Amino acid sequence: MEGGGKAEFSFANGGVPAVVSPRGRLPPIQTSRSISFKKTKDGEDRDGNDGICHDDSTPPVKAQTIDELHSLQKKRSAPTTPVKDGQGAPFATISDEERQRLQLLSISASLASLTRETGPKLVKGDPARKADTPKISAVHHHYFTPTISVSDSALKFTHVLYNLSPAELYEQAIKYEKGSFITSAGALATLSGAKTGRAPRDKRVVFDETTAEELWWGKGSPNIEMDEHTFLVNRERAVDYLNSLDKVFVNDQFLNWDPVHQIKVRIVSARAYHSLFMHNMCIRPTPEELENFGTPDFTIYNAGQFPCNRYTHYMTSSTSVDLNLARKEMVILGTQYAGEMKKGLFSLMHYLMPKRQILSLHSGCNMGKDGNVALFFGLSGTGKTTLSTDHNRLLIGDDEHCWSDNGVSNIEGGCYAKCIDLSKEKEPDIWNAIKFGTVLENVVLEEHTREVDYSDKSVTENTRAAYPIEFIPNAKIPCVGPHPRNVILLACDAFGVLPPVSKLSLSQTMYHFISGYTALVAGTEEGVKEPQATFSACFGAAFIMLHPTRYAAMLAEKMQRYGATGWLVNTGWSGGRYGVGSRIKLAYTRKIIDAIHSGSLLTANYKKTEVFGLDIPTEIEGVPSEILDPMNTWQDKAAYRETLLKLAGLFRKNFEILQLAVLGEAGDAAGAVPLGEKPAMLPTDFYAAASEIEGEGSLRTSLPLQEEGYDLK
Ligand SMILES: Nc1ncnc2c1ncn2[C@@H]1O[C@H](COP(=O)(O)OP(=O)(O)O)[C@@H](O)[C@H]1O
Ligand SMILES: C=C(OP(=O)(O)O)C(=O)O
Ligand SMILES: [Ca+2]
Ligand SMILES: [Mn+2]
Repeated sequence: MEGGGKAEFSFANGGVPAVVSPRGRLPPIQTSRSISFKKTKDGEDRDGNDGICHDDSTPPVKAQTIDELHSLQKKRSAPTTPVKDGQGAPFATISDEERQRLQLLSISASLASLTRETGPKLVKGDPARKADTPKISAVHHHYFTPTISVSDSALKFTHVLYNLSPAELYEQAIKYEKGSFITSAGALATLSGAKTGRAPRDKRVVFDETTAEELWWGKGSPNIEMDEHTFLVNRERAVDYLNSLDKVFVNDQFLNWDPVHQIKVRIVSARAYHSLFMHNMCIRPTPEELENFGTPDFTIYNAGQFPCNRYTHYMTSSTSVDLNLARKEMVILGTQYAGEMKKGLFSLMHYLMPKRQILSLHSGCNMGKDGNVALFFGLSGTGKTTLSTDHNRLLIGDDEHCWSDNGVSNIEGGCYAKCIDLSKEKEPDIWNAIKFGTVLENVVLEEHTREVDYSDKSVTENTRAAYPIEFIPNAKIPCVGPHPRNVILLACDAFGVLPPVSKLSLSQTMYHFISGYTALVAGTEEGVKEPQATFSACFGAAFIMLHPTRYAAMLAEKMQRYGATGWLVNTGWSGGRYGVGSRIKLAYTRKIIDAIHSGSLLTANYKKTEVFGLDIPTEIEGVPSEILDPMNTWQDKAAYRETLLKLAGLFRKNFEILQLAVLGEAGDAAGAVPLGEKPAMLPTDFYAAASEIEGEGSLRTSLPLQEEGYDLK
């Protein structure tokens, strides 16, 4: 393939194509002198030289040897912010060397085996660089005075690549990780390996005295239990794997833009891909903040290249993602999909924040220039990222937020956009964010030009771009805002029966929030025609830690207190179900969202739909009125009503299951009384909103209480 179809040039002459004579024959060979210099008429070179060939007239390079030349290439920049001295700064008023030593000591403690006597010997820098190989003072963290048995790992050094820059991580990826390429736009294309999505069934949470009381367990809960001992077995496996490597990547970063409730996280991983992904997705510390980082609040050990041992208790596959709240640690084995880290931390926040009376939200968030904030809830693929990235508004975040008494704050420092069928015309801001620094997962690129084909699903349909939020031109930095005015629930209804937009009462909002409905088409495989309904409580059942009513009650209370309006927006099908109708045009959905933001939809004329009892507007600027009532768009009205009743039946069925869990009739009373409190109270008419919905309760959901995810078998 290489060079195929291209004009042939000879590059023998230092990169300048040799000139080919008009008849296609090479011109006669000339001396370098006659090529380099045009002679003046008196026989001398133009620059007055005497005929000795000089390469150029610039002064010579300031190095005596090649090594010296290379050493000149890199300089060490001074920190841009002075290191604070005095109160609270643990590393203040100490030397650079001492600070480095303490940093390595902290990392060594993080990486310490729990069964052996020492932590690993660590040294900073790339093992490939001779200059980075230690002579004497590497950090060796001693837990006990070493006795007779010292393991082999105590004899070797592990190099730590600490908070590398994107450029350095590019180099590491390209040198050492197969499948890494720089795309024509400058992004780093990479492969996540066998897993191209999250594996919710392999996610486990340590069950202990505290979590037994506090968390939601049992039917419908995403929290699959494991015991402390098994966690330690997996932790040891991950740590041993990481310590067996020549080098590990360590990221020290933050979660949550609310400074009062910021969490310090450390991510230890074996791939530059993982390090760059988290660099983009978490909040990046300033050099000063990094100097003062201290001990992390939470640590991820990502040994994703290495499988878990299937003989280990509780392990049902080679993949295990384990969360230990008491130890403040997460271990990843057997999956390299980077989204596990992002969403693992989100689970942590779904535990920590409600304890502080802060609501954690699986939602996008943006703000108008006048300060009106909107939240966009929805399961994967429903439009949180696409619709929160709006050229006319400030982006606060695309996926994970907190709502406290002070307003909203983004948990993350980056966005994670779906790329399948991405187009510059429809989503210009996301398109333009894919540039140097962005991680592009599992896309297909043209071999020679390195141009990405966003329509290609050869690796997976779940192709992704992870970029820092400031790559979106109108990002709101810091990513915080006032209390939301609108709460938009997104559903991609592949049945094609939900209206493009409905205004919700508070109890309807709670009902749909707790239901967390979406229906997507299973994929592009042949023969899959039936849309699959998914119900995921709080639009994020895979990430919630407490019972859904706990989050729903907080949302109801906040919406009521701050006067927010709820909306249900169908970003899915219109004019018939999947296969008959088509997906609602993004341009129309954007017009609908504009009307919500501007307040014009609040005062529109409404009519009530049958079965779901939704209030739908009769007119919206820029949207054809006939599509606002889905019944109009179906040719076959009987099929419409049948499908509508079927969907309502799925809702009822799902709600019955949830209600059992709430009331404790499923033998799971503990889950309904989270954090030692009375069952969270919902608005009294909440159940009324549920019972108003007609439907064929006997119909089964194709995926009952499904968690969000891609690797569902
Ligand atoms: N009417 C629509 N509204 C929102 N998204 C749409 C619409 N039609 C097509 N899409 C596509 O659906 C996908 C929505 O995905 P995304 O915004 O990443 O979802 P989420 O962030 O909720 O996981 C995008 O690829 C977008 O281009
Ligand atoms: C990162 C994810 O979120 P979303 O699909 O909602 O963007 C995910 O579900 O893995
Ligand atoms: Ca998601
Ligand atoms: Mn998203």
